Amino acid sequence: MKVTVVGAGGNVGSTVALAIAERDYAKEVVMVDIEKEEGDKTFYPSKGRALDQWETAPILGFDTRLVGTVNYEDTKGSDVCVITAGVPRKPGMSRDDLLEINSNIVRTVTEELVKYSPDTIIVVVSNPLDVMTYVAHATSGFDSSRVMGMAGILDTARFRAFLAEELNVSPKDIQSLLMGGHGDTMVPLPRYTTVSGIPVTQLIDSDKLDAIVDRTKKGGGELVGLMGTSAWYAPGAAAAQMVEAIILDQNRIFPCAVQLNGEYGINDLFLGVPVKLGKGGIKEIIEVDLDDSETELLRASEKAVRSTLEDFKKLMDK
Ligand SMILES: NC(=O)C1=CN([C@@H]2O[C@H](COP(=O)(O)OP(=O)(O)OC[C@H]3O[C@@H](n4cnc5c(N)ncnc54)[C@H](O)[C@@H]3O)[C@@H](O)[C@H]2O)C=CC1
Ligand SMILES: O=C([O-])CC(=O)C(=O)O
Repeated sequence: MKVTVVGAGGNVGSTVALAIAERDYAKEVVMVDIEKEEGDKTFYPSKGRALDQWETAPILGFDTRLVGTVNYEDTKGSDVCVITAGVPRKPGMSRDDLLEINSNIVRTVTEELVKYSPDTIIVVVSNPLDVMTYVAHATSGFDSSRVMGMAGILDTARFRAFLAEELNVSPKDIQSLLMGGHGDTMVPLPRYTTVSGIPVTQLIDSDKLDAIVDRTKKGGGELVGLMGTSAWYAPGAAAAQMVEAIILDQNRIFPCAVQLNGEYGINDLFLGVPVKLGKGGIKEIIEVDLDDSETELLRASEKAVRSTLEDFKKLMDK
């Protein structure tokens, strides 16, 4: 099995690549990035990171070959391609501020990927996530089962980590669901969150739960504020988990950004909902019951993503 990660000279991409390699199920992970000119010197971040990571193989004990390149021919025949290419936000910016620059990058990268891997499955990570997934899908011409965005696994991981800390329990025992766009309007769902089957609403008072929900929604921004750039360890691990589910045909149920065709009453939009992920990509979109307040929050999130999509379409018309 062959996986390509584009943007892998950067933080999220190189983390995805190593997380995949460490699990040792793929034959090869191809790490693509651009060359960087500095003064009279040219640097090759994807080649450097791939070499450094390959040198961990004897220590960490994996066989997956990590290969860095600036040439898309090396990606030929990839089973899954992950797009992390683009610019991360800085303090004071929203993810939507990256729309113009990243949509151009995601479009170019997708064109190159599908040229060499027409049967691949694409996992988008670049922000603003829901609209970048739309862009990759529109550019690829692929069936929507083969193009998806990573956000929900990361956002639920943050929710689960905060809950584990508050309740002093293992994060492994917390299961959770979250829907909507990957922005501050995302919709964590406490009603669908349990600690080993026990509804979290029975274990934590509502004020504390509300504060954790709020922290989750702003989780990306919290890290930007701490680091001056956005997160990569949890995002990289989350994208790698999607790749693994697809390649090993695990039928995992994850929240992912996928194209909705009437599910949840939403059409023609990529938005986070629970799906079954395995061989071939998205096998099923799962529709869960939402109460009135959850539906209202999902509608607000839909509206926010639609507004960014409209901004993208206006940019295209320029
Ligand atoms: N969906 C999610 O939950 C998350 C999304 N992100 C997004 O992922 C993206 C990457 O973030 P980081 O890795 O932190 O940034 P980074 O700056 O460390 O890495 C991005 C890499 O993309 C490369 N790149 C730019 N244009 C390219 C092109 N045309 N072809 C190939 N490579 C290209 C850059 O050279 C750079 O190495 C950002 O847009 C960020 O907002 C980050 C974290 C979570
Ligand atoms: O916050 C950002 O810009 C990066 C991201 O999407 C996240 O960490 O959730």
